[in-house]
Amino acid sequence: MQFTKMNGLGNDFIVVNGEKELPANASELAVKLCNRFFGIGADGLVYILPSEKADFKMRIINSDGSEAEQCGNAIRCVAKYVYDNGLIDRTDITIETIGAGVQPLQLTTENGKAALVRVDMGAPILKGLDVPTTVDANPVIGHKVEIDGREFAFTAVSMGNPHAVIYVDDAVNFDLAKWGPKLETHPLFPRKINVEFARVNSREQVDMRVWERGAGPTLACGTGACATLVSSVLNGLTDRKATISLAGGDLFIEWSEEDNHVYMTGPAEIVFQGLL
Ligand SMILES: N[C@H](CCC[C@H](N)C(=O)O)C(=O)O
Repeated sequence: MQFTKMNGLGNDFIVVNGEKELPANASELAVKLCNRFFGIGADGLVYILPSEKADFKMRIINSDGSEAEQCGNAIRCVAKYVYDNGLIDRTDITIETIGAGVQPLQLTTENGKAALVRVDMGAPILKGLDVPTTVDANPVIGHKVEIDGREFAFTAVSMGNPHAVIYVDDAVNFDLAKWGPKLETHPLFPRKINVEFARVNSREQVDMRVWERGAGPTLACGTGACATLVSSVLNGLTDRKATISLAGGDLFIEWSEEDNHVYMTGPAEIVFQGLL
């Protein structure tokens, strides 16, 4: 099996093209191949598949074997993969995901290779029960939850996959390992949840660190950056366009007033190709 190792701001993936549909053993394969000591090492395993509605379809399996509905950094990697490998000769393409349907993307190129990718991530889902959470509110803003004596207030946003955004004084040094897993698996979240810890520095810039559902601490999370921007607008903390600064680098996120869609712009990188 040929694979390509890629990343979006250090959120890294094993990308596989050529299957007609998701292999039955995709979950076990993801656990094995994503292992950073006994496998290739990655946050997820990504399949590029045929689509009847878009140019391509993407399915993403987290390193714990769970399938996610959507993945912002991975969809930029898929767009770069198909362009750089000549599977498409346009810079305007569409990729279908389970969580957000057909997503238009625009590539900018450097020396004939895709450099930046701007993705229409669709409209955020804000109804608490649809994120899903067990909180029957629309939207869920600043909902309190106590864990081991510490109180957190989260805002819930789905980009096709679920997110809880929590504002803290120091996001950069936040103890993800201590609090991430307990929030990820809290009973408030029926399908578990990605947790973003954010510090708003201005109306145009937010520091964010993420504990991802099914993958743990990653260097970046595209859908998490989108959820953080949406949450920050809902909480009156930022404008509708802002830079979300993650451990692996910056993503530029816009929440359009015209179409209510969230647009994410960021890089994607091919590191190496391999054979299994
Ligand atoms: N762990 C996430 C999927 C990957 C999302 C993230 N890597 C991104 O870039 O959006 C989930 O289970 O919802």
